[in-house]
Amino acid sequence: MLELKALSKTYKTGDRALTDISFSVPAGQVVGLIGPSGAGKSSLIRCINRLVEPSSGRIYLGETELTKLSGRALRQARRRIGMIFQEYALVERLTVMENVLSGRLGYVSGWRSFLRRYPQTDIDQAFGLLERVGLGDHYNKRADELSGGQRQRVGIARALEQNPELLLADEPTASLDPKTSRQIMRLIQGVCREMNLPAIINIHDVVLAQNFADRIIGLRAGQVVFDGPPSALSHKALTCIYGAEDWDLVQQSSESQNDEFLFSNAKVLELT
Ligand SMILES: Nc1ncnc2c1ncn2[C@@H]1O[C@H](COP(=O)(O)OP(=O)(O)OP(=O)(O)O)[C@@H](O)[C@H]1O
Repeated sequence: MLELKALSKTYKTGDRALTDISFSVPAGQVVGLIGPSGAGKSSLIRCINRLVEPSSGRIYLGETELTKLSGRALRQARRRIGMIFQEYALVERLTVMENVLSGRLGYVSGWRSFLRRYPQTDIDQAFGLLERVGLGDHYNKRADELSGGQRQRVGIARALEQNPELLLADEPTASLDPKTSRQIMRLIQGVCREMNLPAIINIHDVVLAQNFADRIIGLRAGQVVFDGPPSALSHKALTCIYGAEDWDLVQQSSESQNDEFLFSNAKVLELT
């Protein structure tokens, strides 16, 4: 369970990115975080893992107040948060297995991490996760031999190898084609359900968010202007989040990708 209480962020430049954000995400719930460019989505994700320092407010992961932590305690708490990145953030010259095992680096002792030697239980878990993300046969390939979709699967397996209590994803499908994007979102949704993991996914594609999130949070100018199930994301709500002009663009670009959808009732056709 993740809980944000009155979280605000103003950068040193004076840019106010987040204002008084409060919500909680229970175990197993996948939240699609949407909003126009500059709305504060990345700032919110980064405040949660403290890559960006919140200006005020509190963040709890389970019983732990993340906003209180520093140094070693903060590093330990970060291990409990799995991150999935737009550009995958893999070590290209390492194998798929080594990349997944790097999710354990925060847990193994100094000499083991220097030599990249991992306990057998970590290796067994990594094999299991690679099977789960559909890459069981690819464990010995170098990361730079994989397609974008396969790389993101490695990114997901690496995040899960941490045994996280929370998943944060920063535009995980932005570099992928529409079909692969749906596969990746389906995978993230599936593993969160299986592992009872809460997740927040910063995502530009509204249709994908509607299809694969349990709940949508819409940000506009650093404030939550929508919080509800995908079915409640009406045209009016979307206009409130994006503004009419931007919303038209979103709809057009989705249509041009031949995604069949009906927004009126938030009824979205499942695509393969
Ligand atoms: N490092 C920074 N220093 C100063 N201002 C920043 C910084 N990062 C973000 N901002 C500002 O904070 C606000 C929110 O930006 P943020 O990147 O969080 O939005 P976003 O919704 O993730 O946008 P996008 O979808 O384009 O990535 C913007 O006004 C932005 O200019």
